[in-house]
Order: sequence, then structure tokens, then C-alpha cells
Amino acid sequence: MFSLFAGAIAFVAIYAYLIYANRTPPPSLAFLRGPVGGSAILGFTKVMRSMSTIGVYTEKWMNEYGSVYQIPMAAGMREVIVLDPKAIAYILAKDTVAYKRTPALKKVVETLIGRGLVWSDGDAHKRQRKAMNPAFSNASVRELTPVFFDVAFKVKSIWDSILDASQNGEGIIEVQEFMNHLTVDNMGLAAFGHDFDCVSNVSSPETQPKPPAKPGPIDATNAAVHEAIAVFKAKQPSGLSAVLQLFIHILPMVLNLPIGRRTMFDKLSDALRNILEEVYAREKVVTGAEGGGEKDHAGSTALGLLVKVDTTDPAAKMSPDEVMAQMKALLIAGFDPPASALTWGFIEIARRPEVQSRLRAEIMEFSENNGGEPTWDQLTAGFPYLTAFICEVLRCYPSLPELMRVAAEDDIIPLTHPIITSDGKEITQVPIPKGAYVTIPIKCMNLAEEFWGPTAKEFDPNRWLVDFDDEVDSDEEEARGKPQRRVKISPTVKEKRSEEKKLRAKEIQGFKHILSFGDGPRICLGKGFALACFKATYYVLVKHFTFEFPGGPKTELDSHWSLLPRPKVKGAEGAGVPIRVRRVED
Ligand code: HEM
Repeated sequence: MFSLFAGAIAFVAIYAYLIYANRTPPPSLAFLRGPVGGSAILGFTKVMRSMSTIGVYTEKWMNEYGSVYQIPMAAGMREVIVLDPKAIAYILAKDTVAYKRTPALKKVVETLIGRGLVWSDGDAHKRQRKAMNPAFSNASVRELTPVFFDVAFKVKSIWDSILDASQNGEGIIEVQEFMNHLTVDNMGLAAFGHDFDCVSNVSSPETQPKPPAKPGPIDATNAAVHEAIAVFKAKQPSGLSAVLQLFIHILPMVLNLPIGRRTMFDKLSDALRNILEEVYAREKVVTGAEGGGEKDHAGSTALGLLVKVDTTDPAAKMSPDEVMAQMKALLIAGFDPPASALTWGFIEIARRPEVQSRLRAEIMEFSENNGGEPTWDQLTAGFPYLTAFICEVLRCYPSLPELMRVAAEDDIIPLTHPIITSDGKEITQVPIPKGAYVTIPIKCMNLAEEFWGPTAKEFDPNRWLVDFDDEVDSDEEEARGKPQRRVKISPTVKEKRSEEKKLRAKEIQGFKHILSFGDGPRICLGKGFALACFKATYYVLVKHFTFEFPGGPKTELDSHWSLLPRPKVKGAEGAGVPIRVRRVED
């Protein structure tokens, strides 16, 4: 009886504290303005993290309170939202040292991936990044580009057999599922030198005719990864899991509860550990690390390179656990974001016939003039419309909608434009107290009218067709030497573009002024890898097939959470994106 009474008192006290904490910012952040209210317990967590409203309120509040403001989140926690380009560049430049992953995020990474590059900070991060960079350099991606074409052609041949087996030469193909499998095969072959053989084993949903069965049993290692991807794709967090995740930042131990997603992570982790141990052991033998072997194979894949680092450079030495964590990170980071972005690209292709025709025209023109598939240099220096299309996919659909960091020390953040404090003063720098949670809302920065103008929310690859001479990045610079292909620009488009050049988006750092790959020391390691894979995949599949939604271009979309947010067609099973595919007529 007494314990019941004590429990009730404790509950009321915690509830009252949460209400109080949500109403009053801590003194160190009280100078920042921001929205008040929200739910007593959750603050604004729900609107900030819900798929349908992510970015929407962030932009509205930026217009109201300026480019740095604070909001109450779950259980009295406060987040400082930063939408100032200079401030973002500053924070991300000091990433891993003055700004670090939050304890909750570290816990997620540790649970799912292990204590490798993605988990580490400071010097440990620098050391591991240095060891991994060469495997993802332009020179490596140039070598790997034929792998991306091979995997795309594998998808093509399966789609051909699906269309051959159909009555009317068309098929409703679950494109997201194929993109999941394609990205895993790309990672396996390019990074580990291992064929996971996922593309040939896409399960056949009822919407598509069965491709001819592949003879022979599936290798046990590959079966494990196929199963993990299937779980991953189908699993939506349960209601309880979704609620608990709102509290992850204050109670990281909720991750240890045996809720649906944790079980899914464990399964994925186990499958990956088995696969990677096998690949690691094999690679060690091949590279001669365990006596004899074909030493020249070392360095040909990311794994080969890591094993070589492991054995030849004591300063850069990585522990076996670190190597394992890197491999898991590569498989997960190299699978989920690119599969999601590729799928978004096919969604836009299916609902915008004009974009689809223009992409195909550019690809056909190259094919007719050159024959064969383009090299990495040709993909990088040419194909302006394909490049613009990919930039627009990345801008509109960033796989990570936001980055969150915790300040490891007191700091002062510079601003591009001043903000007004809660007592009406104008400030050009923002003091950030140690321990403050700082959020960089990637999706909002990519889509805010403040930076991208009145058409910010529209999917329009044309916005990227400025003179590429102004917008050279290092890849394009390197690929020069070949004649540049130019797009003919009409006077109206020219005028529109010169307006766009004045847009504040130019103030944003990161890849082509978008933050989808992050920035600073943690900028996406696989950026070049992803871009080459996207270009090869669209080149092959858009050249040979047409895409349309069975329900027409206005087909409604919904969202699905696996690890990261994924698109789905409203009402479709799991993360389903069924698209009607036909062969391109000669
Ligand atoms: C559309 C494709 C991709 C997107 C949008 C994307 C996005 C990102 C972002 C935003 C980060 C920074 C995370 C942070 O600062 O907390 C990141 C880091 C990373 N990405 Fe990617 N990524 C993509 C593809 C890839 C691929 C294909 C690979 C592997 C080949 C990869 C490997 C990594 C790794 C290892 C990191 C961690 C880097 C570090 O902590 O130093 N990513 N990615």
C-alpha cells in the first residue's frame, strides 16, 4: 500500500518536473528565443521528428525567431536549432573534438556497428579516417566504376526476365527492394571483394511475375545477409518502440530493451559479424597476413586495405574489433542511404515524364556517339542533366534529415546574420554552454525558401544547370581534360539562373551547397562511391526501361522507418514502391 502511494507521489513529482522543465529553458540558454509550449512530456519532439512534419516547423520558427533558436523537447530537454550557414560550417569543422555525437547516438552506433570510425571522436577518429580514405578516393572509385555497371546490368537482366515472363511485356516491379539489393551487392563487391548475390535473390512480391529460379543453394553467409535485409525492410518500429525512441536522448538505456527494432539490430549485427569474420579471415590469407598468399590483392578493396594497414603500419594499426566495426559501418552506411536516394530518384522519374525523357535523351546521345558504357571520367565531367537530377534528389530527399551534436566545451559560434535575443539585443555570435544539444536540420537547410528561393520545395533539376565553371568541385576538376559537354541555355532560363546565383544557398558549405553528405571531418566517406553508383545505375536502367506509377503521377506516398526514413507508396506492403516498368522501344 505504502509503495503504491510512494509510486504515485513519484509519478506526480516527475510529471510536475517535466511540465516545469518544458516551460523554462535553463539559464544558460534563456537568452535564445524559441517556441514555447508543445506537449508537457514530449515538448516539440513529435513535430520535429515525425516524418510528415520534419523540417516544416523548423523553417516556420526560423522565420519567427531567427537562424538560431531553442526548443523544448522530450522530458525537459532543450535543443539549440542552428540554421545559419556560417554557424553550421563552424560546428561541423570542429566536429569530433568540440562537438561530438550525443551519448544516445553513440549508444546506437555502438550497439549496431561497434566502436569504429563512426563511433570514435578526436584523434582516434582521425587515425581511422586516414586509414580508410584511400579506399574511397577518386582513384579508387574510378577503378570501381565497372563494378557498379556490372551490378546494374544484373538488375537489368532480371527485369528483362520478369518482362519476358509477363503476358503484356510489362511488369510491376518493387523498385525499392531491387535498390536495397543492388546497393548491398555494390558494397560487397566493391568494398569487400565478396559477392553477396542479393540482386539475383530478390524475393518476388505478388505484384511482379517471378523471375526464373536461380539454380543451386544459396551460400549460408549470403542467406544470412538476405534475411537481415528482408527483416530490415519489412520492419516498422512498433508503437512502444516509437514512443521509447522519443526518450532515447535522455534515457539511452531504452536501447537495451528487447523491443522490435533492437531485436532487428541484433539480427542484422549477428549476420554481419559472421559475414565479415569470414571475409576478414579469407582476405587475411589472400593478402599474406597469415603466411604466403597473393600479396598484390591487398588494397584492391576497402577490406584489403584495412587488413594491410592492420599488419604493415603499427602507427595506424586497427584492432580486429575496429576493423570489424568499419566493415559493419560500410555495409550499413553504404546500403541504407544510397538505396533510399536511388529509390527517390526512380519515384521522381516515374512521376515526371519530362524529367525521364530528358535523362534518357542525354544517356542515348552518349551511347550513340560513344558506344559502350561511360568511364568514371566521362560520368563525372559529362552528363550535366543526370548530375543535376542526382543533386536534386540529394537536396530534396536527404537520407539523414538532421545531425545532432553535443557541445564538449563552452564555445562561441559565429553567425552570418545577427539574431535578436529574448531581451531584444542583437548578437552576431552565440555563446553555447558545454553539454548543450545542437541540431543541424539538414532537410530544412536543403529546402528552406530563405536559401533556395520561392521554388525551394519543388523538385526541379533545372536549378542545378548553372554554368558548371562556377561550380567546379574536385571530382569535376580532376575529370577535366576531356571536352566538356554543355547544355544549351535559353535566355529566360539564363535570367532565372542569374537570379538563382544570388540565392543564399551559396553561403552553405557541404557538397554543392547541400548538407546531405554532412560536412567537416565526418563528411560522408562514401560520397564519391555513392555518386558513381547512382550514375551507373540510372545510366543502365533509364536507358533500357520506362517507369510509371500504376496509379498515375499523383500516386500518394507515405513513409516507412527502417533504420532511416524510407519512401513507400501509400497502402503498399512494408517499404513498397511498386512501379510499372516497360522496355524502351528501339
Ligand atoms: C546517398 C548516399 C549517402 C548519403 C546521403 C550519406 C550521408 C552521410 C552523412 C550525412 C554522413 C555524416 C554523418 C554525421 O556527420 O554524423 C555520412 C557519413 C558516413 N558515410 Fe555516408 N552517405 C551516403 C552513402 C555512403 C556510402 C555509399 C558509404 C560507403 C561506401 C558511406 C559511408 C559513410 C561512412 C563510413 C560515414 C562515417 C564517416 C565518419 O564518421 O567519419 N556513405 N554519410
